[in-house]
Amino acid sequence: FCQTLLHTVIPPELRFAVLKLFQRLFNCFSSYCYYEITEIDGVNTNELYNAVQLYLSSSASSTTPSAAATSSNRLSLTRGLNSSAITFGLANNDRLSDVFNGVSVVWEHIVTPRQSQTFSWRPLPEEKRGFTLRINKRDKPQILEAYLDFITEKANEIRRKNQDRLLYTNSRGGSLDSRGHPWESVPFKHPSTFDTLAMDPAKKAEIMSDLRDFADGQAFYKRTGRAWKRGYLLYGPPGTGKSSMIAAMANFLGYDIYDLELTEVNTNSELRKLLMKTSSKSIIVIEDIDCSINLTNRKKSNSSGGRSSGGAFDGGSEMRTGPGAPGGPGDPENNGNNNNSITLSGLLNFTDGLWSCCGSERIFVFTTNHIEKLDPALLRSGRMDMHVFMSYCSFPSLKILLKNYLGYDDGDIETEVLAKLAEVIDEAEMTPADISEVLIKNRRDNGKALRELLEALRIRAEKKRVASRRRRLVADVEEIAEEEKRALDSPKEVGGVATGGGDDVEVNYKKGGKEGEEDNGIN
Ligand SMILES: Nc1ncnc2c1ncn2[C@@H]1O[C@H](COP(=O)(O)OP(=O)(O)OP(=O)(O)O)[C@@H](O)[C@H]1O
Ligand SMILES: [Mg+2]
Repeated sequence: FCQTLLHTVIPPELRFAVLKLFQRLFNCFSSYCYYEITEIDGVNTNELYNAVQLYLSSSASSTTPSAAATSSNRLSLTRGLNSSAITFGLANNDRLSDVFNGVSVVWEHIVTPRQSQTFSWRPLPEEKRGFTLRINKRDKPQILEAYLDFITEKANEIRRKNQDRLLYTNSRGGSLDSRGHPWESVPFKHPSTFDTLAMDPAKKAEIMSDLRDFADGQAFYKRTGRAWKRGYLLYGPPGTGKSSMIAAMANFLGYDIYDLELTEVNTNSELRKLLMKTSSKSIIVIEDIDCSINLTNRKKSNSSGGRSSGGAFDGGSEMRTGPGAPGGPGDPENNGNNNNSITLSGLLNFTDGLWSCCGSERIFVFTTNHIEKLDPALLRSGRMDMHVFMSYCSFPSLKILLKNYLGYDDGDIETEVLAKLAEVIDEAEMTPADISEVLIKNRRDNGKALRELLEALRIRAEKKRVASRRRRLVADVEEIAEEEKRALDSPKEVGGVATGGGDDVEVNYKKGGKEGEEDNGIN
């Protein structure tokens, strides 16, 4: 009505001024203030718009009566390509009320056609979208800032929950994609969780609580001046669940995974660049660390008087026991230009040095089948915060696998069968992967699966027994041979007096009058 009046009564050149005047008058008498949050801020996307949209969509879709926002009757639904989550949205020009700290506010989603295409480096959408927030003037000082912070935080949380996790890899080598990104990603859909992971329940609970403390520990890390990161070293025989544990960690915390292929990284600075391009709330994984890098080459670069390109790490004395890979690409004996290659020092800098703190809330996980091959520098305390041994399948782990694969709960299996399984499980030293295979093969017939499993465990236990007997025999034979050798090499007694070594031995021995077999032996 006002607009029609404006158009008919007021001449066009005065309309704008009169409109402004009306607005001022209205603002004076209105008890509300209004905030517009537009989708595009100049030419950039307004992050706050996205956050508000996400926040309101979650409130709008909520079916619980206690939801903060009053649901609207009309919602738009969207689902991204390859995404498993559906996003609800406010339909155009719809309203929604929300309550924050006891204060009511109203949101309105306003969509208007863009009138003229303004100059821009990139094409702008045809519609102008924005949210208008209406707050009572007297409430504004108390809630505005806190409310917007709350919305931003909530939106991040929703984004993490809804978004499929991503698995990144640097398998392209050092090349970058069209956006200058060194990582390639695929949706991460590994179903492993701590529930399905077969391991000692106490150890599992300890790891879960450690992860929880880490994720909730922002204030602690800030207070203590520590970088908000944590390192786990998972070690154990193949097939004991190290990779499954990483997937379970990612699913538990809702983090992305960066699977770092060290063999694809050529220099320390490349490694640093990769690190800089990882996001917070992520797990950076280096699998089979003992195979990925020749960890002795820092010693080479240090001892040659130079410093490796990432060499801000402390002295090199502890590097002497590294595994080395004779003849391998990083072998110091083999390769004279190691200054260009990735070094242990660079790797330690990556996890530990100043660069490791770009971004925050990051977990480093290294896995290995041979912990004894790792350099002490990697193992020393404080470097990897937690060392987790993934062992052969124990009885509690077996129960978890039986539940996963055959649906058996506590009490479902006869006590005698359980006792027989318990009797051989430790001796058999079968990995959860081996046991899973037996159970998968026979999963259609639970009885058969248990029989086959027991049989497999017994055969394996018997083999272990035979192998250990053979080892003992070989050890005994070796010991006897060693004793014999010692007896022959030791100084011989002449008339009850031991003589020195060297030539005298032979002389004295012969003089000592010992004859026969031993004489032959010495000759
Ligand atoms: N502890 C476990 N709990 C449940 N399943 C397991 C466990 N360990 C192994 N498995 C099963 O065995 C398969 C192989 O396990 P996984 O790849 O996690 O072993 P790994 O320790 O990483 O082996 P590798 O050292 O060879 O990399 C998985 O697909 C999983 O189904
Ligand atoms: Mg693995």
